[in-house]
Amino acid sequence: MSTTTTGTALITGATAGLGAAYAEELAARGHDIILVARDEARLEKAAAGLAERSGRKVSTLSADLATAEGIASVEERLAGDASIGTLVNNAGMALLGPLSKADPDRLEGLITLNLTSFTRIAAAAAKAFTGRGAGTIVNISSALALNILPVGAAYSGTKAYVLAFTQGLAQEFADSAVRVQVVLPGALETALWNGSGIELDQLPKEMVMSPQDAARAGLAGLEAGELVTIPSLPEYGQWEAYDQARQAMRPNLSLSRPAARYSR
Ligand SMILES: NC(=O)C1=CN([C@@H]2O[C@H](COP(=O)(O)OP(=O)(O)OC[C@H]3O[C@@H](n4cnc5c(N)ncnc54)[C@H](OP(=O)(O)O)[C@@H]3O)[C@@H](O)[C@H]2O)C=CC1
Ligand SMILES: CC(=O)[C@H](N)C(=O)O
Repeated sequence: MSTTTTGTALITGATAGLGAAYAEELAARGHDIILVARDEARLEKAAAGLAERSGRKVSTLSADLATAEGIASVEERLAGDASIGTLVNNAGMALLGPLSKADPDRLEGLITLNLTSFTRIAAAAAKAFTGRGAGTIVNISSALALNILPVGAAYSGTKAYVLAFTQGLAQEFADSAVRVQVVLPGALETALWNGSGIELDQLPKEMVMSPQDAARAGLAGLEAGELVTIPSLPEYGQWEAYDQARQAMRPNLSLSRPAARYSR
């Protein structure tokens, strides 16, 4: 199976961290690239460097995905640029710490970027790729979708949404040439931690992966046909057992009577 469908890959949050690593890897695999981020000077520098290293066409789209205007500009690009065959829906932020101490405006910012922007951009790609008959959507979740911690209620909630969202989307596209994948990296060596509430150097080194290794693992999982890729998990069967346990509950999750333990 090829890594993705052919064509241009649009990557959000693409000038640093995991998004930049995906841009590098996809360009090396022969894709033209559209880098999306806010800082125009950094975008231009990243595009020039990537174009020179890869020989691919690399263009930029400056957009703040925490704003309606920024989200709309990416939606319009996905709808209007028929060369785009891959979306890496990556931009996101972290906010860690007790919810009782969280700044409500920062919480709303987390929800806007990790949920509203994420969902609208995925929906725009789903519509465009359905119209074009093919495409690949890679959604970036986090290991914290599964590893739920006292300091991460809201962040884990957003990333669990990305996981459930992609599992639903996979069913929607089961009989089509549109592919979806969700990637759950553990801690990565990126700037996302700055100001998140936890500093990267507080974590043991053996817990932290480079964004380059995570992007390569994500693409290897895509090539292997995985819907859910967990870059650091040695035994994939553990994920499968977890998901099978969820599915085994399905016949009893909606019945006309309460379970016996709730009946007097
Ligand atoms: N780092 C980690 O430990 C882990 C990260 N993840 C997930 O991976 C994804 C990428 O994370 P990571 O690479 O660490 O993040 P980074 O903070 O390193 O990503 C920064 C990139 O995102 C862009 N960006 C940030 N905010 C916005 C915005 N509002 N609109 C558009 N672009 C934006 C930045 O450019 P600019 O500032 O110019 O906009 C830059 O290109 C996220 O979804 C994150 O939740 C998952 C598991 C672990
Ligand atoms: C903020 C984090 O804890 C980390 N980025 C992750 O998603 O695992």
